[in-house]
This record gives sequence, structure tokens and C-alpha cells, in this order.
Amino acid sequence: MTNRNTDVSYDATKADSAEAAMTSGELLRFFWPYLAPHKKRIMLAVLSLFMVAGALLFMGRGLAFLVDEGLGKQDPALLDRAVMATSLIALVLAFGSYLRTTMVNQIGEMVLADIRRAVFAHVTRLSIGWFETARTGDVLARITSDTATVQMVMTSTLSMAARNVILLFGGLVMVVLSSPKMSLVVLVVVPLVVVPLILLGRRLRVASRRAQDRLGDVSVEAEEVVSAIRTVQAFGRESFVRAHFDKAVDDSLDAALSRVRLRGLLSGILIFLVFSGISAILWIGGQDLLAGRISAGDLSSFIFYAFLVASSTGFLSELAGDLQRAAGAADRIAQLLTTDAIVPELPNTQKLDATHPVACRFDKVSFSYPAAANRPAIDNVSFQINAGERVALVGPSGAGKSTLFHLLLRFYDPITGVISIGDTDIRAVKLADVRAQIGLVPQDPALFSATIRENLVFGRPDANMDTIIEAAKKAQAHDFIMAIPDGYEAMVGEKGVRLSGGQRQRVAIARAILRNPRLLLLDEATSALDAQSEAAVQGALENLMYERTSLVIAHRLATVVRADRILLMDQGRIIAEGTHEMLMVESSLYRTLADLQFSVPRRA
Ligand SMILES: Nc1ncnc2c1ncn2[C@@H]1O[C@H](COP(=O)(O)OP(=O)(O)OP(=O)(O)O)[C@@H](O)[C@H]1O
Repeated sequence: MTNRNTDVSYDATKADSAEAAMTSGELLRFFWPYLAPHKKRIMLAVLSLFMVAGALLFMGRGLAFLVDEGLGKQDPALLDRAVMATSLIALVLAFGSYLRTTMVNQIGEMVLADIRRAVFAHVTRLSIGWFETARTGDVLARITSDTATVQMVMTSTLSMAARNVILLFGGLVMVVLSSPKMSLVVLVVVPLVVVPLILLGRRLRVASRRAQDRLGDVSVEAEEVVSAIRTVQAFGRESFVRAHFDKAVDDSLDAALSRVRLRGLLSGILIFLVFSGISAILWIGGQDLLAGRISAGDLSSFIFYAFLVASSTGFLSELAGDLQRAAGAADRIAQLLTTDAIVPELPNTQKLDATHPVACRFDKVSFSYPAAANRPAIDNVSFQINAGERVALVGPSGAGKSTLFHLLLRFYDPITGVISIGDTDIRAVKLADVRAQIGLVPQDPALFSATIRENLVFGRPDANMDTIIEAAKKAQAHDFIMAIPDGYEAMVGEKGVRLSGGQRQRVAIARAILRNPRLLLLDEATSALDAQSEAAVQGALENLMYERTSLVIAHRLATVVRADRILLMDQGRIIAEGTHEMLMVESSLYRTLADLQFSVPRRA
């Protein structure tokens, strides 16, 4: 069987693949489901756009009327009417603008909130294999700055662009209607404008995408350094990381500057072409006026429409750059949303037998990590753990102990062989059901920047306060929690920085006790604690494992001595099995490891 979930590779470092960029149509189709629920608002927005554009276009005719009738015929009553008509148009213009701004901004805000939610929800479901190649900062940049770019453009640029497109075409139509002769000029100018718009637009889009990618790199650098600032400062490597960051910023600046250059070029070319066209129109129109073929009012409205056409083209060329930038950002979001590196689940899943006497079983399991496909991390491993049994995993670093945990949690699927819980292959069960059976206490438990209580109930949100306190007492955490001001409601800081290593471990142990899992996976911490802490953690672990099926990566003598069985691993294989006493006699590797690894708790 192939390893389906892990062979989907995502490499954010190669994210600037221009070929993969979606066309605007594809992007619109992709994001349409997010826009669709807001159809009513979109229709209102379109209506207001036409209202605004229509009013502006009408203004030109009003102007002609004002010049020819009101001013030309020197009739004050006509002048009054013309001014009233203009005021009416201004009112429509104002209301339309209000409606457009409100609708478009509301749509933008709501759609982007939905997209942000969708991106985050998708990211939380992606497989662990995906996270190995993705870079946190880049993922964060997609959730925050890329969505912000799209939002900015959607809310302001898109509506401005739509308005200007209508004005441009409306203005052109009015020019043509007023004088068919002008259409000739228009017919020449329009393709001249459209062709560079398409050609340069595409390049601009690629450049924008690259600029967003490099900006993502900047986030990656910053995120990495900020989260490891203690290490950076302890090693005195501030200037090194600064230089690294500077390079990322320089690259990002280069990419942004080349985008800006392209954008400037596009603006320049377009404005030159459009204003040349307008000059031509004015030249022809002026001659017509001099020859008496058209009135001063007609020429005024000509100039008005010509100005409308020119200014909307100018705007459009500016906006085209922004739109392309948004398209680049949208493309990066779409790429993340279409990443399908999700652990596969069968449609007809089976139920787990929670009372089966075998807690879990590995049957001829082999596995290699996707990043090291031809080096087996687990090599034909078979074993079983019976309900109620306590099994210790011992082996040199890199033997594959943690990998067994990863496979049990279905972070990865084995290349060959079967892993079952009870008598059911874990691939035939819903992923959530598998993980619901398991309680994990990692070496360096992750706490969240929330209260102690919230961290405790992470694995069992419905636990009441009595149960929480009972679990904390068993984990020998209650006393230290009560000694902190605010007790269970005290904030632990980001990643739990306000607690000591031993305290964090005990919170994690209490968390696992609360979850009351069928199978406990415990990775004992190797970090040396002071004697008192060590004793507390040891006591907490005993309470945790009491009458519970557990698989423990053992680093302490007490753990191996009390284990029902020890599996000795080396190079991805189980090379011996037995009790501590047996292995001390039978295995030289075990004896060496016992000497080196098992820290006998020190006396105070
Ligand atoms: N994400 C990964 N990608 C590629 N190879 C990996 C990955 N994680 C672990 N490995 C490799 O797989 C092998 C088994 O690693 P594993 O973490 O299971 O060892 P371990 O016995 O838990 O070691 P330790 O006691 O040091 O934690 C090692 O050779 C390791 O280099």
C-alpha cells in the first residue's frame, strides 16, 4: 500500500511558481462560493455602481444643455432648470456612492472573514507530513497579510475599478454617439490600450505573486527568531539573525521594486496612449466646432466625456496594479486551500471495540518518513500491548521510539503492515475515534497562552471543576497551582513560559489524567529536574499510569523497573523484549543504555 497521506508534498520555499498561478477567471470561480451567500449585497453594489456611473454620464449631457440652452440662449429660467437637474444628478450620485461604499465594504469584510476562517480550518486538518515542509511564518502570512491584501483590494479597488470600467465604456459610447467620426479614433485607441494591459498585466501578476512570496519569507524569518529568542540571545547571535532577516527584507524589497517598476511602466504607457487619443478627439472636435458643424455645448460635453474616459483609464491603470497584487495574494490563499495533504479516511468507517483485551497491535509494520523515503525509520515491527499492560520503549536516540507514537496517532500511515487498536485496523476507523482512545504526554508538552484551567481541559472540554482539581491533585499539580495568584485562572503565558519545566510537565500529566484515555502514550522528559520536582513528576506519572494501558518511552530507572515488559529498539527494529532484570542479563545494548540513560532520582 502506498503512503497516500504523506506523499503529497508542499514546499513553501518553492511557492513562487508562476506557472501554477490561476487565471483571474479561475480565481473568481474558486472564490465564488465565498461570494455567493452575499448575492443580495452584490446586486445592490452593482446597482449602485450603475447608478453612480449613469449619473456621471448623464452629467455630460446636462452640461451640453447648460452651455447651449442656459448660457447660449441667455435664458435665466433654462439656467435654473439646468442647475436643478445637475443638483438632482448630484443627489443620485451621492446616494449611489453611499450605497456602493457600504455594500462593497461589507461584502469585503464578511467574505474575507470567511476566507480566513476557511484557511485556518483547512490548515488545522492538514497532515503532519505537510507541516514538515511548510514554514510557519509563510502559512501565517497567508492567513493574515495575503487575506488583508485581498480584502483591501476587494473593498476599495474592485469597486473603483468597476466604476471606472463603466465610466470608461459609458464615456466612450457617449463620445461615439455624439460624433461617429470619433469612433474611428476610439477604434484605434482601445486595442492600443487593451493589449499592453493584458501583456503587462500578466507579468505584473507574476511579479506581485513573487513579492508576496518574499514577504512570506520575511514573516518566516521573524517568526522563527521571535519564537526562539532565548536561544538567539543566549548564543549572542542577534547580529547573525539580523543579517539573515536583512537579506529576507532585501529580497522582498527587490521583488516589490520590480513589481512597482512594472506597474509604473503600465501606468505610463496607458496614460500616454489615452491622452494621445483624447488629444486626437479634441483636435477633430475642435475643427468641427470651428467649421460650425457642432455646438459649443456638444464640444463641452465632448471634453467632459473625454476627460471622464481619460481619468477612468488613468485610474484603471493604477488599479490594474492593485488588482494584480490581490490576484497574486488570492492565488497564494487558493493554493493553500487546495492543498489536499489530509490524512485519508474511509467513507464507511468501522467502530472500535473499547473492551477488546488487546489494546493495540503492530503487525509487520514498516515506515519511512517522506523526507527520507529510502531510510526505514520503522523496519518490520510487530508487537502487541494487552489491555492494562505497561510497556516501556527503550533504545538509543533515533531508534524509532517516537515514530511508533506518530504511527499510532496516525500522523503518518505505515508503508506496509497494519496497526490496530482492539482488533480494528486504525485506517478503517474515523481519525477522531482513533485519537480519542489515546492520551499523549510529550516530552516537552505544548501549553497554550490561556489559563491553567483551560490548558487542563484541553483534551476534555466538558470537565467540571471538581474533576479538574481531582486530576490536578493526582498529577501533584494542585498545590503549586494554588500557590500562584489567581490559581486555576492564572494565565500561563505563551507556550506556558510562566511555568517551570516540571510544572508544565505536571499540567500535561493532569491533562492526560482528565482525558482518561484507553491507551496512554508517554514520552518521559529527559531534562534533569531538581530532586523535589523530579519526585513530584515521578509521583504524578505513577498516578497517571496506575491501572492504565501505557506505552512509555522510558528515560527513568523507576519506569523500566516497574514496566511489565520492555521493548528494546535499535535502528527501527525491536531487537529484544523482556523485563528489566532479563534484559540486564541478556542484552549488552540494554546494559549500556541502562548505564547511560536511566537517571536515578537524586536525593535532596
Ligand atoms: N520528520 C522526520 N523526517 C525524516 N526523518 C525523521 C523524521 N523524524 C524522525 N526521523 C528519523 O527517523 C528515525 C527515528 O526517529 P525517532 O524520532 O522515532 O527516534 P527516537 O528513538 O524517538 O529518538 P530520540 O530518543 O532521540 O527521541 C531517526 O533516524 C530520525 O532521524
